[in-house]
Amino acid sequence: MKIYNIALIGFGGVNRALTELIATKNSLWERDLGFRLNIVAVSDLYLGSVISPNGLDAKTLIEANFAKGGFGRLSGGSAEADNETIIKSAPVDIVVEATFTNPKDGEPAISHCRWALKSGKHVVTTNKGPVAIAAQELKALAKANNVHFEYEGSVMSGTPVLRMAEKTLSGAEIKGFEGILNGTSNFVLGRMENGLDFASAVAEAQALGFAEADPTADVEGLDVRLKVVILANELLGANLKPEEVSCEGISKLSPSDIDAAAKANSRWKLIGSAVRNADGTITGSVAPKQLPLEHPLAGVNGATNAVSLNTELLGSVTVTGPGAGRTETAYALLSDIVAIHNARSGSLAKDAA
Ligand SMILES: NC(=O)c1ccc[n+]([C@@H]2O[C@H](COP(=O)([O-])OP(=O)(O)OC[C@H]3O[C@@H](n4cnc5c(N)ncnc54)[C@H](O)[C@@H]3O)[C@@H](O)[C@H]2O)c1
Ligand SMILES: N[C@@H](CCO)C(=O)O
Repeated sequence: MKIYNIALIGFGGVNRALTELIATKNSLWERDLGFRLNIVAVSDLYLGSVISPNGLDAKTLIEANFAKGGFGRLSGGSAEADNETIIKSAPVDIVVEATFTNPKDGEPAISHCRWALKSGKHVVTTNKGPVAIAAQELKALAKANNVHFEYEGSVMSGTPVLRMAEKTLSGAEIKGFEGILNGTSNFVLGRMENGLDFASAVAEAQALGFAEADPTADVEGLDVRLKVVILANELLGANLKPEEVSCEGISKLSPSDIDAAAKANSRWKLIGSAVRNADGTITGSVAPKQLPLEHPLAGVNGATNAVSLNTELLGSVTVTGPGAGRTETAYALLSDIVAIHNARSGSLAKDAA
């Protein structure tokens, strides 16, 4: 049985949810997946950092109500978040990057990934910045250091779309996609349809753990723009940068726009899409669209996301599932670790034989 030592970078909603899963499910994973996870280091801007080579107790990490700089009180702890030392020096196999997504330049998360990969550590991340802005560089670094860079949770949280398309749609010729790719804005639009004001709906999404640290990224379309770039680059072989994707969010939609759509048997949805043009170029966009109720994406509600992949050989293939949420996103990290474990242990190769 394998034990993976891991470092958590960022100890917010997602990495706490992963810690809770570790506290409750390690024995199940040992039986069903063939590995256990052992948290050896944690670093968080607010709490500080801590390294314990034998492992930290996951239950204690969750239950202790640490104040600002609280990791400083632990053995091996410091009140400062020394990410660089933790990532480069902690004796871990996998660095779990779940700090905030910076839609402008992807930092400091890109540096976190770079340090880990250069140190010969696998990276699993739910952070969209490094994937949308620096995937090529980080994949090359992973390859050069014989480790994995995995990021299923960067699009649609734990709902499989990137790996599903890579593993099961090879040769189907994906020509484009359109989807609802932000849980917060979809949740907000739904709450506004029920009469709630915009600010209260955003506050609810924050409380439920769907929203970004700065929810402007959700409601102004910046988060979807990163996801459009990731999907276009991964599934269509594009080389898009975020600034090349046109972007409009939902913040200008007023209650009367929402009412008018309902009276016209339609609904506003924030749609992210990309298409391969006749000349081979790829165009991406993010914009609110008024969809008739019978449109397949019109019935996707709350923090649920959906993406319809337009393929040459299969027609339209739609994937629907949670697009945000702490545990749902922690599951994406687990699925990345399972992918690493299977690749390293050769179990996929055995399954295929
Ligand atoms: N919550 C979701 O539903 C969801 C879904 C998919 C992807 N994501 C992504 O996962 C990541 C984590 O999301 P979350 O909901 O846990 O966010 P969060 O805001 O709850 O937690 C982020 C944590 O990172 C810490 N942090 C910020 N900058 C840091 C730095 N430089 N060094 C160390 N720690 C730092 C913060 O103190 C905070 O505790 C984000 O990038 C987010 O975009 C979240
Ligand atoms: N804030 C994002 C999290 C998932 O990336 C959302 O609401 O969809």
